[in-house]
Amino acid sequence: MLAVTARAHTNIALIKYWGKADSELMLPANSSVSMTLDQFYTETTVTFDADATADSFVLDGVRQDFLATTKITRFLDIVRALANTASFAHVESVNHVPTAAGLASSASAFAALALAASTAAGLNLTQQELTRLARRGSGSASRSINGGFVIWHRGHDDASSFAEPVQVNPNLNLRMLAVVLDHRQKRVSSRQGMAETVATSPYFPAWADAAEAASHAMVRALTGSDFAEIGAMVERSALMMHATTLAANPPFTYFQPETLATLQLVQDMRAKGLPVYATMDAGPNVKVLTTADAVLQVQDQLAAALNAPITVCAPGPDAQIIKEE
Ligand SMILES: O=C(O)C[C@@](O)(CF)CCOP(=O)(O)OP(=O)(O)O
Repeated sequence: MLAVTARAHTNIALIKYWGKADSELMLPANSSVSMTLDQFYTETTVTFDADATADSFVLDGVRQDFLATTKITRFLDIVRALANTASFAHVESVNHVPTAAGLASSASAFAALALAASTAAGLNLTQQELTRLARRGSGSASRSINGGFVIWHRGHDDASSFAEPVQVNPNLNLRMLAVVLDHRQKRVSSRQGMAETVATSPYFPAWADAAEAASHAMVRALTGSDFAEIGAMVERSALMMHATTLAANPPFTYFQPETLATLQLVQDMRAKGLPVYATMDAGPNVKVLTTADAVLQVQDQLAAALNAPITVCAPGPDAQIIKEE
């Protein structure tokens, strides 16, 4: 039995994915652009076993229950169909992603699973095919197959909704700081939050149109040298995404008091001349975009003001196979 281990890094969206056009195929309502992070990743080992009578799933050393394993089985069913095999598999995954920072490990987890499972099943998928497979596990996982900066195309069907790396001016030297807050907020999952927004928020159609245009503007901006233009688009995309939830019915928000306090802190730091912009996902935590030249000063000021450990992330690598045995 071939055991294949893959490592994939998580990513933070610069232009957010928020809302599905098709929840079966996980097709997004808009394109999105992200930065893969070098500090946080998932390692997943998949072993197909002809003698196994069901899939098994161990996460961070703990055997997972039926519900969690079913999510993996649904994903492995896609791989089995592609590989024309009926064998069940043993899946072992370790997340090196602090959930307290509001970093969704589902992106790195399904990207690592897509690469490990397809390889263990004897498939030799292209990068683009891997992004489409990862997308079936979690939309943002499509963006963790490639390192660096990535666009996930909205597309209109399974074949056209793939992710690919985008060219970035190397002199931009972007860095993303993750604020690892101690307490963990009960978070409405991205999947649930975006479903409610799509179904009930009158702001959603405007969001989808604006985010589609912003994704293409971001790809152009990343080839340039205007950090302020990039940062302003990043902060605006996050705030526009969160604005849609305030108009959902019933309204909801991921913001907590410390979210707004941190957002204000970042804007105050910017007003004093630091190159810093904020972004938020489906949780209360704030991530901060800056440049390599300013990162140590920004990290010190954020850590002092927030009294929280800050992780500095540079652009991360492609997902890769790290062991086959
Ligand atoms: O990452 C972004 O673009 C923005 C978000 O993180 C939210 F802020 C969405 C991530 O959604 P995901 O977890 O991929 O949902 P799934 O497709 O239902 O699994």
